[in-house]
Amino acid sequence: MKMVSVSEALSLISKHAQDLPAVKLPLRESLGYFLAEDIHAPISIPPFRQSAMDGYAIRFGTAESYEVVGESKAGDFREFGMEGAEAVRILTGARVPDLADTVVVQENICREGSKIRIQRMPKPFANVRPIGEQVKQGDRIAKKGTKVNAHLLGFLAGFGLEEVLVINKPKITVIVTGNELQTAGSPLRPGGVYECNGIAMEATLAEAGFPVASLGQVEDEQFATTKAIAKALEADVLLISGGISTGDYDFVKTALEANGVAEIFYQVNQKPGRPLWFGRKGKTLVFALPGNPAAMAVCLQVYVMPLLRKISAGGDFSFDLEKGILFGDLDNACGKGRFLCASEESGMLRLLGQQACNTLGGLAQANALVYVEESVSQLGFGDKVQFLRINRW
Ligand SMILES: Nc1nc2c(c(=O)[nH]1)N[C@H]1C(S)=C(S)[C@@H](COP(=O)(O)OP(=O)(O)OC[C@H]3O[C@@H](n4cnc5c(N)ncnc54)[C@H](O)[C@@H]3O)O[C@H]1N2
Ligand code: MOO
Repeated sequence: MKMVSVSEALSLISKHAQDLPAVKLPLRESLGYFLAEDIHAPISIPPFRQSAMDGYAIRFGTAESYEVVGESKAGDFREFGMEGAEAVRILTGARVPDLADTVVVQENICREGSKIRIQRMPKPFANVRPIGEQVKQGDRIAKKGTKVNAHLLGFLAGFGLEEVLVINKPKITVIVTGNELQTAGSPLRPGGVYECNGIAMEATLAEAGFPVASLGQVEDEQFATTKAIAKALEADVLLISGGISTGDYDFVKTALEANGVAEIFYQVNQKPGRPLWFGRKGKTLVFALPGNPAAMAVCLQVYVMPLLRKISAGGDFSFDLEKGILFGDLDNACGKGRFLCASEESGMLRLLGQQACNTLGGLAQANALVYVEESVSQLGFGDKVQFLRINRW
């Protein structure tokens, strides 16, 4: 299969980005999920006529002096006759007795024993929130496709909702490959490197609200790689790091083939991240990401994150490019799609000095990736550029 361009790769991925099924979740577990249906108010808010202030509930226009015959505080439910010039002491949030229509704030009365005298008469119905003032029963209170944020979650809780129907999140498995990989805690042996791709992937996904279900490590060995992939294929999305180039010990491609994962594309005309592989077996979408840490991270941002957002949110597959102005210049004689670490401020993009593909150092400092299309060979100071925001959380 021939090498694809960045836009061909995105378009092929988008064709396989089908929404995950809807699932009912306890409201408190729904943070970060997307609603799979509109939600209608099961009750009105407020659900009863409610006092907005501390004061006295009266029947408007009855008198200027009232006899206080009782009290209604938040949570109380008691009716009062409210005959003639009778008032009820009332507190903020309390139910206004059925026969009262107005609440006089306590600052505007003079109380002597059980009597009050109104010094400044409010307007009729003042300080009484009618039933359904904010939301009427049956109103749409949240739209399908909305992301559940903390405030929406709290708003829905105010209606007594216990469960919501949301689009499920993918089960994600990560496998990192390489004999050289070492875990922190022991001195580096000659030829070894500390594992960072799996850790960075897990953190990037967690930041975006996608927990990794399993993170495993495998040696550069055909049988072990095939076995690890076979086990991981029950995930919705499998991410593999390393071993996808053409070296003698790069076994990922053959192990994917041995497992019957159909290749959708291999190799993208881009830098970094050329040896990216994408395929599918049944419901499982597989990305074999290049092992160089910056190549892995760029491919994750550019291809994997849009896919995850689409399948767990409904809506469209989107590559969220923004437009800015280049503060500097760059040469792209190689004719590849380029992703360059940059610092963006007020729409101005400065390319960072650190662009090496074998370290995450550049990405750690950047807040943007400038995207230069294959056909663009040179850009100068003040030219328009496209960029992708990163590290935004
Ligand atoms: N003859 C060719 N050689 C290479 C090509 C090519 O087209 N022809 N492509 C180069 C490009 S571009 C990249 S990117 C790499 C990708 O190779 P692999 O995906 O097979 O990755 P590895 O060889 O396993 O590792 C590359 C590099 O990254 C380090 N690495 C890998 N995994 C991790 C990890 N989890 N944590 C930290 N560091 C990791 C690994 O030690 C290597 O240094 O191939 C080029 N070669
Ligand atoms: O993708 Mo590679 O990172 O260009 O070395």
